[in-house]
Amino acid sequence: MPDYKIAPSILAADFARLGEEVDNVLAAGADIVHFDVMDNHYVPNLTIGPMVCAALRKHGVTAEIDVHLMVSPVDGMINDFIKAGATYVTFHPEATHHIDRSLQIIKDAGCKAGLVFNPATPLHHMAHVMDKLDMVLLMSVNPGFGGQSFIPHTLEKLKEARKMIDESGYDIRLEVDGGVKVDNIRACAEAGADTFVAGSAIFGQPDYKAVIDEMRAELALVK
Ligand SMILES: O=C(CO)[C@H](O)[C@H](O)COP(=O)(O)O
Ligand SMILES: [Co+2]
Repeated sequence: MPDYKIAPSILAADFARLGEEVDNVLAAGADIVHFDVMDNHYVPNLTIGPMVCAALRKHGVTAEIDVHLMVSPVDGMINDFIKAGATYVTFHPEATHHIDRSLQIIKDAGCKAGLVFNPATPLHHMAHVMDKLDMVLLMSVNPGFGGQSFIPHTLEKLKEARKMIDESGYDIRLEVDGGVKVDNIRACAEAGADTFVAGSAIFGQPDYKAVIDEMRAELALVK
């Protein structure tokens, strides 16, 4: 079985109690903290920045933090997030003029790097930079908001991305983000995803462990 990882999106957490929420979801069995950064420019919403990432590290969070940048421009934010304790920094190819350069800035700082593909963004943007990628993230909703419905076409795109990753020979995680729930996580895994972002599906329920356990039970059934 692949090394499946569940990455709750703190976009759906109670921001007034963020440290406690992250502690609780990790204690419930989550693997990675998914950290959505929105700038009211690249996407029509405004969320959290590097100070909040640093505050989580200061609070004692040692788990991997997967910083999903929905900002433009990209380059000026990268080092701030790396200094703040990011494990992964991922960005959208449309949000930067020079994809290779933005990836190289992340790699030069010793951080893991990833590209994020919106539902209508073709995967060819990664073709010539696969050696610099640790993560490929496919959006299964249009970015900007939590709580949206999963776009079914993502399953075909996950298969295409899985093929590109396997053929490249590089060790690249394939993450899916948006509307991921107990009832579609298995289909995402069968299409090739190994890392699953879920915001409202987890934080929208009172018992985080019950949801994460149900997700893992679905993943155990993957063919
Ligand atoms: O990047 C995002 C939105 O742009 C979020 O990570 C995503 O929407 C997660 O929330 P949910 O699981 O509720 O869809
Ligand atoms: Co996200």
